[in-house]
Amino acid sequence: MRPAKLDDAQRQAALATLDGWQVVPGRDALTRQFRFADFNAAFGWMTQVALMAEKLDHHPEWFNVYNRVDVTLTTHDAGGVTELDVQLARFMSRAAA
Ligand SMILES: C[C@H](O)[C@H](O)[C@H]1CNC2=NC(N)=NC(=O)C2=N1
Repeated sequence: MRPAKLDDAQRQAALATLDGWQVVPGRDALTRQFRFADFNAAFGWMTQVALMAEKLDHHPEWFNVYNRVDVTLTTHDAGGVTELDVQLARFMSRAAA
């Protein structure tokens, strides 16, 4: 069962509950930049997220340099942001807090 793309109102409502996340300009996707104390902290967090991503069968686009991880979330199968992206974004924020 594939989740449906959120409409504008649903996406805005979801964003209002997510700390630091924004819509990618010109793309139906969510983004946030995470910063950690060092590479070890960043990669530890990425490992936690990777296990959750496998559990959800939903995977981030991300880019890591040292203590920084730039994340983009979208549901490729749906062509836009779905509840799965909101769920993973919430997990990421909580795990980084
Ligand atoms: C076959 C597998 O279930 C799909 O390719 C999953 C895997 N992970 C995924 N991750 C993301 N972000 N979007 C998807 O549409 C997606 N689809």
